[in-house]
Formats: sequence, C-alpha cells, structure tokens
Amino acid sequence: MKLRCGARELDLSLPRVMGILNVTPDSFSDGGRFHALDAALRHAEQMLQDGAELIDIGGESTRPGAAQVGEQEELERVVPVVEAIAARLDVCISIDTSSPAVMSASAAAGAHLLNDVRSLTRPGALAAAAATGLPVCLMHMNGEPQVMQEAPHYDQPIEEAVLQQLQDSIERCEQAGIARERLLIDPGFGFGKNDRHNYRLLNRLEYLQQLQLPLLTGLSRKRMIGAATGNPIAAERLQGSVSGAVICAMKGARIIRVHDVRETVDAMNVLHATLKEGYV
Ligand SMILES: Nc1nc2[nH]c(SCCc3ccc(S(N)(=O)=O)cc3)nc2c(=O)[nH]1
Repeated sequence: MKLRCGARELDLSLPRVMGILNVTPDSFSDGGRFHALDAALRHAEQMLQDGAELIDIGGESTRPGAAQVGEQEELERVVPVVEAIAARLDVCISIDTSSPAVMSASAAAGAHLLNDVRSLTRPGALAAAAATGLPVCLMHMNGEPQVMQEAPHYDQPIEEAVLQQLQDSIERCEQAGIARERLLIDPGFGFGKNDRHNYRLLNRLEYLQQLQLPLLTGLSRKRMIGAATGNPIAAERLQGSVSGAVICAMKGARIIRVHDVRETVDAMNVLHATLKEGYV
C-alpha cells in the first residue's frame, strides 16, 4: 500500500506516525498554545525531527462538546499554517476539516491529504474533495461532536456499525468520482462511543481489514486511555497512548495519529524491527 503525498509516496507496508498540530484556541490537550503561526511551525518542525511522516493540521476542535467554528475563522487559522509548512518542510500535510472551502484552500496551499471526521457529509464537501484530487480519510462518527458522547447507543455490535457506515461513505465517494484507491478509513475512537464501545472496537480492529483500505487510527490521549489507566489529565496519558498505538499497528493500522511523536516513533521502530525480523 502506498499513499501519494505530493511528489512523495508513503510506503504504508509499515505503520507511519502522523503528528497532531492543533491550531485551535481550545484544543483538547495542547491547551491551544499553538494558535500562533510561528509556534505552529516550530511544533511541526519538532514533530518532523521526532520522526513524524505526516502532520495533521486542525483548525476546528471536534472534541466532545466543542463549539463549531465559522468557515472564515477556520480558513484564517489553517491556511497560513499549511502554506508555511508546505514552503519549508518536506512532510505529508493532512488537513483535519469538514469544510469544503477549507479543503479547497488547503489543497491549493499545498496539503496532500484530506482528513474529514464527518466523512464529507457537509453540503459541498464531496464535490470539493473530488475536485482536489487528494486522498481522503473517511472516519466513523455517531452523531455530532456537540452531542455525540451524551448517550452513545448501537443496535448492533460496534464493529458492524462502524463497518457499515464506512462502507456507505466509501460508496458515496465512488459515486462522486473519488476512486476507492484514494480512500483511507478510520474507526473514529471517541466519536460517539463509550469506553466499552471503544475497547471492543480496538479489540476487533482487524474486522475493518475486509474493506482492504489503509487504516488510520487516533486514540492518542483520549478518554478511553484515561479510563484504562485511571488518568484524568489528557496530557499525562503518554504510556497508555503509546500502548494503544502499538495495539492499533499490530492490528493493521498503517497511519497512527498522535500527540507524542518521539515516543510513538520509538514504539513503531520496535514493531518495524519485529515485522522485519530484526535487522539480520
Ligand atoms: N482521522 C481522525 N481524525 C481525528 N481528529 C481527531 S480530533 C480529537 C477529537 C476528540 C478528542 C477527545 C475525544 S475523547 N472524549 O474520547 O477523549 C474524542 C474526540 N481525532 C481523530 C481521529 O481519531 N481520527
């Protein structure tokens, strides 16, 4: 499996690390300190040095209960950051947005991957994504961030519900002219799921391999980690997050979306050595 990222191709036969770059005032774990362009650029450079091969830039916080952000505000937050990183760093740039205008502007500014937690359901998003020609990550979400964690409920096993919604999203994309080869999938840990749902989904992550598309996962510093480790503070969930990253990678995830790049890259290198049977 390969992922085209501009002039480069990412070989997805081994798990790759995607560093999170929140450019929101209220990001759920960075304390929103990366709102300034220069701070964002320094953070991106650090994650690249630490071994991240993709950077996911997000201007809208989609954590549970987060307020929606206006399109103009989101554009002003992310486009300058995409431009600055595209101009200075050799890295695969992902844009975490549901807004068609932000998708188009970010693609024009140099983004290589569209990461939409709402799977192109906003009006105009399918057409905008198709027009960019970029790969698209489709993610399962139950409800909207404002209400998704109130009382998540499923009439079927979570892995079946996630598979079904992802299949529906894939079909919508194909009908809109987005070839299946351009798609990635993601179970959406924490998006309308309680801790039981999240851990059953993690336990059965291989179930999604039947879609035969690159799998991206993001459980870094999320509530499910804190629930298992008894740690209420998101920024202190490092060990649990790295453990979750290894489990995802061993169960087929090829892009791991994380806050703590250096530590996760070390864990992925141990996995790489194992998958390649050491360096002999
Ligand atoms: N593809 C992809 N993109 C993502 N963007 C985000 S932002 C995180 C929003 C959030 C924060 C915290 C909780 S919680 N209540 O579980 O701690 C849920 C969602 N995440 C993901 C993810 O996974 N995939």
